[in-house]
Amino acid sequence: VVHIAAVNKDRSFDDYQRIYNTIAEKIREEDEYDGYIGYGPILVRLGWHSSGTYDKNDNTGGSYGGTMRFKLEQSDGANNGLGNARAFMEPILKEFPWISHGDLYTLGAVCAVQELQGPKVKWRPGRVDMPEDTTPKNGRLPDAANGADYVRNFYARLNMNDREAVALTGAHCLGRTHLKNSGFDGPWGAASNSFTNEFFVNLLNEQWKLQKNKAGNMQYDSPKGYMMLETDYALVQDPAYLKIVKEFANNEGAFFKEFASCFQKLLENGIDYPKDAPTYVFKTLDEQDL
Ligand code: HEM
Ligand SMILES: Nc1c(Br)cnc2ccccc12
Repeated sequence: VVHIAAVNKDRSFDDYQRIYNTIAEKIREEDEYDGYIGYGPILVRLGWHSSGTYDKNDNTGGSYGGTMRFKLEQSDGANNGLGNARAFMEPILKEFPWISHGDLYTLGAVCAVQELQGPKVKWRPGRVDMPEDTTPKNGRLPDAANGADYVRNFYARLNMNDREAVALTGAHCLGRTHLKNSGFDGPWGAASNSFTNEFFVNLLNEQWKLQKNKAGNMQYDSPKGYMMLETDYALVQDPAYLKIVKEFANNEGAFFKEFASCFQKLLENGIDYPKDAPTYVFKTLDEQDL
């Protein structure tokens, strides 16, 4: 499968910055969502799950076709709860009908990372909505009840190495698990809406106890009320991953640099960009004094 980015000469940086600002202002406005966590974390998850179906072996899946808009993909249990993120995006699609779903879902994730004080993430337009029959089969998104070998294998399919895998999982500094979505519970402590290296600091500094939660699923809980998935905890069980976790826990800049590059790579997996395709770095609302 080949997906060529469509270079739309009628649209400029300002058009996309306007969509970025509309999303960013809506995140700021609707701050009460999910116990005042806000929509930032779930918008990051929407962009990630739109892209996480990619398979480097046949170049299928990924963000290009915007197939997350179809009910087949939405019915994958791993996507439970993302309807709230799609509902958030509905009015944006009405106001800007010229943007593809793939571009909007990935732009929303980049906007959320940046507005939650994370690193600047480069973004390129050009994804083209594909028909329903191009939707990848369910089952490509990861399952949390696994260890390091599974995690390494899963990320290899997305063409991500150990450093990229650890950096991407660092997005679990944001938001929380919801029993009704995934069968995992918490963290009740610091379910945060700031993009930091806290996930790695918590992994190393908290006492973790593997226990069955009230849905009967295994998860790691800490005295402070934090939680980790088994796939999170795998990052300190595997020596190669542990080394990178320590680096990122002690150097937030190194984490930000790696996250910025592999998040862009994740959102662009499977797409061929012509050499005249533009690359955008959006300004935050703060940088525009908005
Ligand atoms: C092995 C890989 C991964 C697994 C098994 C996994 C699993 C999960 C699970 C079970 C949840 C809770 C969903 C809910 O109950 O609402 C979650 C939430 C989340 N995940 Fe992951 N995840 C993985 C990788 C990633 C990556 C690569 C990113 C982004 C770069 C990411 C970003 C998020 C965010 C932001 C949330 C919070 C969403 C919210 O607060 O509504 N995750 N993840
Ligand atoms: N905040 C989180 C922490 Br802290 C640890 N793991 C997670 C997994 C999914 C979503 C959020 C978290």
